[in-house]
Parts: sequence; structure tokens; C-alpha cells
Amino acid sequence: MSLELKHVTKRFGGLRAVGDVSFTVPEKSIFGLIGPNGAGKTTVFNLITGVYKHDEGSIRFRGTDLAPFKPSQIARLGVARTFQNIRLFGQLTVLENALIACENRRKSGLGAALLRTPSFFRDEQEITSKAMEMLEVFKLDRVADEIATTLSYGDQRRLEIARAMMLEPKLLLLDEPAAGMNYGEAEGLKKQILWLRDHFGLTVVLVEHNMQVVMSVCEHLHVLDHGETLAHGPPEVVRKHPRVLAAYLGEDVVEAVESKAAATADGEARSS
Ligand SMILES: Nc1ncnc2c1ncn2[C@@H]1O[C@H](COP(=O)(O)OP(=O)(O)OP(=O)(O)O)[C@@H](O)[C@H]1O
Repeated sequence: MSLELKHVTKRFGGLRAVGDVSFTVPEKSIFGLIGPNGAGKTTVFNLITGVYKHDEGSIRFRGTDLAPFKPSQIARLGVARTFQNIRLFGQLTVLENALIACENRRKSGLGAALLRTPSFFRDEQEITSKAMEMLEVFKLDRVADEIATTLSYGDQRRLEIARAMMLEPKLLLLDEPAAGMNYGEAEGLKKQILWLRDHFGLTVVLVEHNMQVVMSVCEHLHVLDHGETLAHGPPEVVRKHPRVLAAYLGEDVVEAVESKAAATADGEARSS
């Protein structure tokens, strides 16, 4: 199992932002964490990555309890993430943004950098070619020398994923990667997520409001509402779950749809 949350609770003062949430994410799967605004999805990401500490329960990554670790240590264990609000270095180029992600992975030290030794240049070459390879995956290699903030919103989101991938994670947490993307961009993103999983044997947890993306790439879904678990299971089951429909569409809409469906069925039964 890649990730395991057991009875996780997080309170902010009187608000129970995450309440008794348990789920497991199998290795090399694509797992969707969904729910309406304020459901607690980003808080779960912040708990997994150590930004917040949970009040109750446990979070394990590949069997290791993450509670004692700081965010940087959790990243080094193999958990990378992107953020809901894009966090690129606005004054740096696309390539520099990708490179900066793995600055602490250089084998040669500061001395080598200052003296410009052969080992520094070897390192530099290796990391740059890895960054270019990752930019190619996201079709960003052609804009490698452009300032990151001049890219379209969709490209900036893809650059964030490329940057997270530079850490060579085992588990990738994507927070609303399709936000602001048009239909074509979201279709492209679906293929890229699947490719990353297959090519790198990656496990992906996706927080996403775009149901076109969620329903077609995720193998398992966990639905939160007001911090509580609402439903869990494969997309084809979860999408029909009455409590999920109610949370997304509102009780009134679901009741109206159900009574219309019942009336139609009744009418059909009478006429036959
Ligand atoms: N640092 C914090 N301090 C206080 N309350 C917080 C904090 N972070 C989140 N919350 C509250 O916790 C609840 C869950 O927020 P969270 O951002 O996890 O929801 P979400 O499901 O990611 O929502 P969205 O889809 O809108 O991003 C919300 O009521 C939010 O206001």
C-alpha cells in the first residue's frame, strides 16, 4: 500500500476540518479525493505532506508513520505535491523553475559550484537534461527559456507538475491540476497523468473539481463533505451515490430529479 490514512482528524479551533477519515491508496493507482468546496481535501494534502499535524489517527506512507517528519523530510521520502494556487518563481524561466526543484539533489557541493569543477559541470548537465526530458513530457520544452509567468494558465499548471516530478517522487499529490484549463488542455492532462503513472510506476492522488478528468483517470474515489467521509469506491459507483449527488447538486435538485424519474417510470408503466 502506498498511502494509508486511519481515523485522521484535524481541528482548527472549533472547526473539525477533517473528521475520522480513513482510506488506503494502492501502489501505482490513481486515486481521486473529491468533494464540494471546503470539504477538507486540501487539508488532507497538508496533513500528508506534514504542513499540518493531525490531532488524531495515523498517516502511513509505504508503511512509515509520517507523524514525526517535517515537510522537507516527507518530500525526501518520496511524496511530492502541487498547490491549488500556482507557486512558480515568476522572474525565472521555465527551465530554471524546473531546475530549482532539485537544487538539493546535486552531488557536488558549494565548493565545486564556486570553483566550477568538472563534477559541478557533470551535475549541471545531468540535472538539465532530466529537466528538459520532463518539460518535453508536458510539451514545455519549446518554451524552456521563457519567463514562467508569461505562460498560459494551463501551461503554468503543467510546469508545476513537471517541477514536482523533478523530485522523483513515488507518490504525487495534485491539487486541482485542471483548474482553469479548457476542454482540450484537460484532455491532454488526463493522458499526461496516465503516462506518468505508467512510465514511472507512480502513485497519484488527485484533488479535482473537473469531473471529466476525475471520472476518467481515477480508479478509486473518496468523497468528503464538511470533513467527513461521504462515499468511497470506484467512479461508476460513486457517481450514482445519492449522498454524493446531494452534496454536489443540493438535496432539492436530487429530490426533483428523483421525483421526475419516478413520475416518468409511473407514466410508462400506465401506458404499457
Ligand atoms: N489554516 C486554517 N485555519 C482555519 N481553518 C482552515 C485552515 N485551513 C482550512 N481551514 C478550513 O477547513 C475547511 C476545509 O478547508 P479545505 O481548504 O481543506 O477544503 P477543500 O475541500 O480543499 O476546499 P476547496 O475545494 O474549496 O479547495 C474549510 O472550512 C476551511 O475554511
